[in-house]
Amino acid sequence: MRKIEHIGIAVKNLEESNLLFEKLLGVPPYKEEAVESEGVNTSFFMNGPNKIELLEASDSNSPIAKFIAKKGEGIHHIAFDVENIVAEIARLKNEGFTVLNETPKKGADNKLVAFLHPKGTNGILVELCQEIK
Ligand SMILES: CC[C@@H](C(=O)O)C(=O)SCCNC(=O)CCNC(=O)[C@H](O)C(C)(C)COP(=O)(O)OP(=O)(O)OC[C@H]1O[C@@H](n2cnc3c(N)ncnc32)[C@H](O)[C@@H]1OP(=O)(O)O
Ligand SMILES: [Co+2]
Repeated sequence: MRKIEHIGIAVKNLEESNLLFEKLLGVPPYKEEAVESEGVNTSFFMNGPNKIELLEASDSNSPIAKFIAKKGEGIHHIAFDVENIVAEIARLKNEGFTVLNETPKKGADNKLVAFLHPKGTNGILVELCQEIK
């Protein structure tokens, strides 16, 4: 784990939250991207060296729709940048964490991603991200 890659925030309405975060951070999102396989529409903001990902559900089966129905809007996951996601998945499995997808999948913003179950990480959904070169 090299650094925090982004913080994911679940929102009900991406357009409204883009305006809110633009007011908060003083910059517009640098990118919007739909990731159909995850059932999400996303936008990304930079704050200094740090990245924030806003996620809106694009269908009712989306993890974001379920999360908002249970807990409301708010921090949904913390993503860590890794150099080699396959090696990191193997290391974390060996340490006893529950990896939700053992085969990395395509995420947003040019990343391969994998998730750890929040039940094994003090209630925090952890995402691993490896940049696709
Ligand atoms: C845009 C792509 C990518 C990127 O490039 O950055 C993303 O960020 S995609 C983000 C959306 N995708 C995911 O979240 C995929 C991983 N998540 C999952 O596989 C599931 O959401 C889950 C974590 C396995 C939960 O699914 P499920 O068991 O079907 O949902 P429940 O609602 O029944 O939840 C069970 C249990 O877990 C708690 N929970 C769920 N989500 C979270 C969360 N984000 N943070 C903390 N806890 C979470 C939920 O509250 C339930 O707890 P209990 O009620 O105590 O049982
Ligand atoms: Co994410």
